[in-house]
Amino acid sequence: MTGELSPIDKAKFVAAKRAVEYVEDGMRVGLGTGSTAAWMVRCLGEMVREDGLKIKGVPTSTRTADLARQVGIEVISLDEAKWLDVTIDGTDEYDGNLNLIKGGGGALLQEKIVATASDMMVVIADISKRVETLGAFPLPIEVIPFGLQTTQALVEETLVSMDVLGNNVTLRMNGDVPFVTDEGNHILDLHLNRIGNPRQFSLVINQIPGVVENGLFIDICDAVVIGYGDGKVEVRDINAGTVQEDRIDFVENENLFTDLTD
Ligand SMILES: O=C(CO)[C@H](O)[C@H](O)COP(=O)(O)O
Repeated sequence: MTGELSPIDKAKFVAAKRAVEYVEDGMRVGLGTGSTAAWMVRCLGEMVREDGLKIKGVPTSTRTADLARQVGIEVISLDEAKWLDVTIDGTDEYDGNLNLIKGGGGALLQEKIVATASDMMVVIADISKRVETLGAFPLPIEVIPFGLQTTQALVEETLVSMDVLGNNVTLRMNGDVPFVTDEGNHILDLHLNRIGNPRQFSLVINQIPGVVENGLFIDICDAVVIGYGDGKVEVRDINAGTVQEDRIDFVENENLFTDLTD
């Protein structure tokens, strides 16, 4: 079955497979959203079913909640968990300080709340997500439906006043209608090209009335696990200041691939 996976899917899979090594029996685990995080949920599901791992999962979207239940993970709410041992999630970009842009899948609000409520956030990614400076990926911001156009205009004015390189703001669509998040909000995508001072930028954007949260994750991520299509994984831990290399054996994981491609 491995032959059916593209190199990028293999990279996502090996990152996920290595990252679930952070999860131990009895842990409360934040479950991210997106195609990379879905591999992690499947890997955890296999550990629950095959190895008897006992965990409680807090999903960051209805999509992830559905998948987690489907693969056998017990799902609880964040308020039930109160605090999490680890959250594993994908990203749209990460830089050398492990600051992130997230929200490409529209789940940034729950993702940020869950990651912030965790002792540790582990990001899983393929190397295409690595950037020198954040901002090539459009920065998603979640805005409430009330006064949407007014909020968008305020965001545009703010970008002009901050003198950022790009100031094109688009409303994310789902076909002919605005995309709606799990919280019933909308997403504005900010096409900025480059965010020179992401910490400052995040603070300023969140000051605008109508903006609920933005997709910049500053000082939240502790480690990134980077997967490659040949099975190599690299683990960069920002706190320990270490980079470890590892390898995931595809043959050993053939059952999981069969599950995943069914
Ligand atoms: O932030 C996210 C969802 O809101 C995702 O983690 C991000 O978009 C990466 O997704 P993928 O793993 O599919 O590339």
